Amino acid sequence: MIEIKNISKTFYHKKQAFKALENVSLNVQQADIVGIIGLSGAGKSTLIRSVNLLEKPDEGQIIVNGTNLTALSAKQLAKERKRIGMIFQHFNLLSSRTVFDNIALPLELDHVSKSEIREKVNRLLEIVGLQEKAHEYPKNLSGGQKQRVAIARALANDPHLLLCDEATSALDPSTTQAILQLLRDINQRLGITILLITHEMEVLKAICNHVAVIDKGKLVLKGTLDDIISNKEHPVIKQFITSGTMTIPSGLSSRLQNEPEEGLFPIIEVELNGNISFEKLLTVVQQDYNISYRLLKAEVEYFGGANFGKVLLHLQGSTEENKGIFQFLNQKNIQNIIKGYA
Ligand SMILES: Nc1ncnc2c1ncn2[C@@H]1O[C@H](COP(=O)(O)OP(=O)(O)OP(=O)(O)O)[C@@H](O)[C@H]1O
Repeated sequence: MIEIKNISKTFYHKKQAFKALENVSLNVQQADIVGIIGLSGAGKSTLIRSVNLLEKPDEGQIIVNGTNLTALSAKQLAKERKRIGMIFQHFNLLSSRTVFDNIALPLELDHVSKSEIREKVNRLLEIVGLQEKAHEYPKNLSGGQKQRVAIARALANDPHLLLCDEATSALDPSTTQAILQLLRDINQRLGITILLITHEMEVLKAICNHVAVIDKGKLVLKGTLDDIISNKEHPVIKQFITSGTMTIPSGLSSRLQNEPEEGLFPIIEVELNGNISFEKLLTVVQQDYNISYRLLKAEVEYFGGANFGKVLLHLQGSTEENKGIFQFLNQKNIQNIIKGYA
């Protein structure tokens, strides 16, 4: 179990003080997977780096399995740190070392015998599915393979905790899913607790049992994904669940006008926020208001019993008819923006 107790951290830059963490407390149970979310600059990396004291908090305590890391000598801390693995967005592999030697590095530093290293690294290669790549160099690997090497290296010292700082942000969606599957397997097979930072809803949905929300250096919410989603009016959560950008298809965007004109129709972006389902929205437009439309794009997710996401519609009704729809959306508190007319 990890107890983060009342930690604070202030950075000083050009004589300016900046409070990156303020009195943050968070308990994480053994074998839990906790996702940390928040806007850019909220303090997520500072928090996760505080757990293994890569960033030393000014105040507060980090207690991992009963040991208060903040009270240890440098030597004792180095020993405890070995049981905390960490992986990063850009993998941080040594380019001059093969896959095998990258994974072996923490064991070499620990003066483990050559035969033990061979046995252990081969086992780790098997866990991450990279036996065939043992003698390749990182430059010959895909992003997903590099992250697998980084995960194997992080597991070399049998950690009880794995910290993941945006570990899948540099990967494409299918590789992301494969890496998440691997992290889930590791969590289940080895009972390793995982603390991860993410800006992707997919990651939370795929593997996290709990979510912690950081805002301006403070922990503002912690709960299950459903608990978090039910706070959908919170600005951080709102942005998180509707963060996709809607691009207008190029054929239309090239002739998009800012002002209405005879013969042009509005393109509207509607934010589904749990107040209306995707199907209901389309039914209202077509049947209740009798307006035809073209569905240009939909990024819709279903969780916590409701739809979230964004929809881009090119309405085809008259100005009067379209007005009815805007009134309906506004009455229902459903955010909508006219992106232009085409
Ligand atoms: N070493 C440092 N010196 C000065 N300021 C820092 C330092 N590290 C972080 N900060 C500041 O502390 C704040 C929190 O940074 P942090 O990297 O923890 O945010 P984050 O939530 O991880 O952001 P992002 O999602 O953009 O990575 C930011 O305003 C950042 O500029």
